[in-house]
Formats: sequence, structure tokens, C-alpha cells
Amino acid sequence: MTQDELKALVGQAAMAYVQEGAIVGVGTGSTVDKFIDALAASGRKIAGAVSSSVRSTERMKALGIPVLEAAEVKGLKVYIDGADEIDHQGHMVKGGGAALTREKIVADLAETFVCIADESKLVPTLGKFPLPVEVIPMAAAQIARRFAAMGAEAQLRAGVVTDNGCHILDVRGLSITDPAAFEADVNQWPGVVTVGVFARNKAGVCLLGTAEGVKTLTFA
Ligand SMILES: O=C(CO)[C@H](O)[C@H](O)COP(=O)(O)O
Repeated sequence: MTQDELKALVGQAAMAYVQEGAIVGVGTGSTVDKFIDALAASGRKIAGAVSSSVRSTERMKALGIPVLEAAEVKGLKVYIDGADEIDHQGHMVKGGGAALTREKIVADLAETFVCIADESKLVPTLGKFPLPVEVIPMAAAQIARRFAAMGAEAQLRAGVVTDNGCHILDVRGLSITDPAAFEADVNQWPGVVTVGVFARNKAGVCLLGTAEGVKTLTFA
């Protein structure tokens, strides 16, 4: 099966977590696009989706899925999103699509983060995928120097301005052995908007697309 087919498989599998009439949190990316397509094709009527990006909002609206503002809801049962990496405890690296801040905000509204990913995303330790960090533009160089002091290399993602008007640094050369401590530390550096490690808002479930079908991983 191709990676695209695996993404379609888990996008479809995520429908098991969508109840008729529910409000659902919806992430961003090519895997989530498959989920949005499956939701639209199913004909299942939801009360609305809380979207994590302009990209997903536009796709859902075009397919007739009602979109609600995050401020309109007090909580969500599920948030469905992809990941760039996920470890065996459900910690993730996210932000390949530059939507990490809104993704973390919507994930934080949800009881359960349902991660949908093909098996290439499952890793023993986070850090091989360049870690996205959303930063206030004036702090980018300063933050890059802090990563350099840790032995990593932060590169500005050329030409990218996030939905929040900020920039993205992609950080190479990290091995994130304690995701919760790393997230808490980097998040409080001045100028960091959001670090793309999702430990506090880790996955509760991962629907992993494999050649043998969808494997469901659950995390405590
Ligand atoms: O974090 C994300 C966007 O900011 C995506 O979930 C992540 O990049 C995975 O994307 P894809 O499903 O296209 O592989």
C-alpha cells in the first residue's frame, strides 16, 4: 500500500470516533484531509467542527461541514489530527504544516486526542523529524542561538507565515528523551509561541496505518 493509501485508511478509521450530532476537533495535514473527505462522504451530520487551521476550515466549508470557532465551545470529546512523529507513549512532534499552535489549542479542548498516522511516523524517540517551533519574528535569531547552544541547528522555514502571523523554526539534531520536560522548558523561552512537542496534549489513541491494516495503539 502507498503512504497515501495508508493515510486514507486511517482517515476512514477515525470515523469510528465521530458521533452523529457531536462537535469534533479537526487537525491539519494530508492525513486529516483524508479524514475530512471521509466525514463528508459518510453523510454523518455533526453539530460542527472546531478547526485548527485556515486550510482545514476551507476544506470543510467547501464540503458542507459546519465550522465553529474554538471560543464557542467549552470542550470536545475528540480531537482528530495527524503527526510528524509519535512515540510509544503517545508523545508527538507536530507542526510540519505550520499549524501547531492552533492544533495545540484545539487539542487542549478535547478529552481524547486521536492521532491518525501511517506507520512511518512511529518512532522510538522523538527528534529525527526537524522539530517545528512557532516564534515571534523578532525573537527568531535569539531562539536559534539557544538551540545551537544545545547542539542543535534551527533554520527559519523560508517564506512561511503562520495563521497567527508568526514564523517557524525547524530544529535538527535533537533527541527528545523527556518530551514533557523539553516541552515545558522551550515553551517558556521568550519569543516562543509554541513548541511542536505534544506531551501535555499527547495522543490517547493512535490509529496507525500499516500494510496489515489499521493498528489501534492506546496510551495511558
Ligand atoms: O502537525 C501537522 C500540521 O501542522 C500535521 O499533523 C503533520 O505535519 C502531519 O501531516 P501529514 O498528515 O500531512 O503527514
